[in-house]
Amino acid sequence: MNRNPVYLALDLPRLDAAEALARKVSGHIGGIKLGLEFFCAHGHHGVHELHKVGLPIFLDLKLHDIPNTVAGAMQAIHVLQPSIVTIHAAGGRAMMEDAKAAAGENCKVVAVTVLTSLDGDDLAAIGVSADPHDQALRLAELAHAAGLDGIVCSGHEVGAVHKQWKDGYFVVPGLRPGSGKASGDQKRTVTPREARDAGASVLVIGRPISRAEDPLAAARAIEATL
Ligand SMILES: O=c1ccn([C@@H]2O[C@H](COP(=O)(O)O)[C@@H](O)[C@H]2O)c(=O)[nH]1
Repeated sequence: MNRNPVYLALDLPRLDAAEALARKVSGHIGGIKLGLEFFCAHGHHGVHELHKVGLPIFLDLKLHDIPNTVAGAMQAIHVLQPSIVTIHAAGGRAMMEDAKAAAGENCKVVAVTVLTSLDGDDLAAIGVSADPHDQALRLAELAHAAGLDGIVCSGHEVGAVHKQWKDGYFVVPGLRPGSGKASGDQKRTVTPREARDAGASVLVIGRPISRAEDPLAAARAIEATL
């Protein structure tokens, strides 16, 4: 049976609450995603604690700096044994190549293309004339050429990227389980099922579970749609 593709984004300020939530839904998710909020607050200690839940750990650190600095950061997190780490494709090809070379053996390195919180107007405001779809495809091509395992993109682009990069590993956040669900700061959303059908390898889901009245029921309901 295929592993559950859902990684729960634990964007919570308290370590005990994050661990309790992960344990509660652990039977209905495939992994745990720890991002900037968690890592800045709890660092290596927090990651070691969450490993105790017994699920793969995805470190969504979105590294973006000069190649030497990013390679050093990758080496510094080997000890945490992450299954996936994110870097930014906009850091350029040399940065991506050096990050991949510095990653541990069992760690997938994936590049963020266009954040799911951005739309075409946001890209124009930072001087990018391409729309999110074309920009995501362009950065996916660069990440592929740099030897990365895959990319992060929205569910709107994953189908097109999958056609060009058949064996890529595709992480899709910005997921909202049904129409009428609050999208918050996310601008390019699809349902978990739509993302899966379009070729997503990993479905990143945070608030639809963590802020649900009943997180266990929410995780179960999402699992049932997949
Ligand atoms: O383009 C991106 C890249 C990463 N994320 C991260 O995914 C989760 C989404 O959380 P929700 O609560 O389900 O919106 C969050 O940790 C982001 O940092 C993303 O949303 N978009």
